[in-house]
Amino acid sequence: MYVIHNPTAGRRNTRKLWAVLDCLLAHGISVKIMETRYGGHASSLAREAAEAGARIIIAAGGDGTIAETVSGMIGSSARLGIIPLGTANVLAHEYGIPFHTKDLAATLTSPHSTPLWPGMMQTNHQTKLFVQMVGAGFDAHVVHAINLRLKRAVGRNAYIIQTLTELPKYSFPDLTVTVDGSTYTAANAIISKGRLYGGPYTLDPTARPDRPGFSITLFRHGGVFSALRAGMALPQSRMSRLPGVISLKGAHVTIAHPDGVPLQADGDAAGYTAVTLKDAAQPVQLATPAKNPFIDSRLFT
Ligand SMILES: Nc1ncnc2c1ncn2[C@@H]1O[C@H](COP(=O)(O)OP(=O)(O)OP(=O)(O)O)[C@@H](O)[C@H]1O
Repeated sequence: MYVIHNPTAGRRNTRKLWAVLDCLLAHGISVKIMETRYGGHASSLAREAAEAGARIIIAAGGDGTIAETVSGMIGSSARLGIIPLGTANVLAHEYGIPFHTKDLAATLTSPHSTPLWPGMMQTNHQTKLFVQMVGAGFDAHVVHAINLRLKRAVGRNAYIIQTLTELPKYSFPDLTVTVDGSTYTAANAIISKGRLYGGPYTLDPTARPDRPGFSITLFRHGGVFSALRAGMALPQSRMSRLPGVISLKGAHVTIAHPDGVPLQADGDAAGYTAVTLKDAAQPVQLATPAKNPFIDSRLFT
């Protein structure tokens, strides 16, 4: 079992990592740990592990580490496992990955898996795989501006503090969004693989991260009031039901603005528009618990 660990993820707390690894070692499972040394390193480590014939490659970190790991192993026969050590851990919530040590270790060794079908984003400067979502507009502006020391100190609450700091400064430019050839205008766009956003909060209950295609949420109204209203609706999973919010499905999305508006992918800064989004060529298989709320959900029957 290969474990790719991002030591900078979340609050840099390695207690959970060692507890899970101890559990695996106690069951006679051999583990090779590889630490990332810079952003993007997880991709080359995952590629090396896949080429060495790894059957399971574990991403120990947050959603950014998972995306980089998937990017390096996609197309190989290795399965993906997750040890959620990030700040928001949206993908772990999405797939019902347990956070409790013993259940998590059992999931990593279980024979069950669920497909995870990533998306690809392309800007003028990079092509990048994402596992959960890409945001364009104010949410990405907050991610670009986030104070990393604050994030380490107070976790997800840093996003609330940074949102309130940035709100008066942001001008909410109109983005031009095309979804499978139809054009829309929006102040903020979230192109999502999964149902969840910002942690365990539902954005679109009908999204299917195990299949190709995107769930697209467009916020037509900008401004301080609309942004605050969306922020307050998020913990109640009501964001997509707000006035001026539209939900679409699509396979090919472009987002543009003449001046370049911030982008975020899986909660990390990811450059500026223009961007084109499409499906990755194939899925990876993610180790999931036997009783998986994702596949057992009434929403997916
Ligand atoms: N050694 C390193 N030094 C600096 N940055 C790193 C290092 N290793 C990985 N990274 C970068 O850290 C970024 C953030 O990691 P990750 O998303 O896993 O954690 P997080 O932001 O705390 O969690 P979440 O996305 O769940 O909120 C990744 O995009 C990755 O490129």
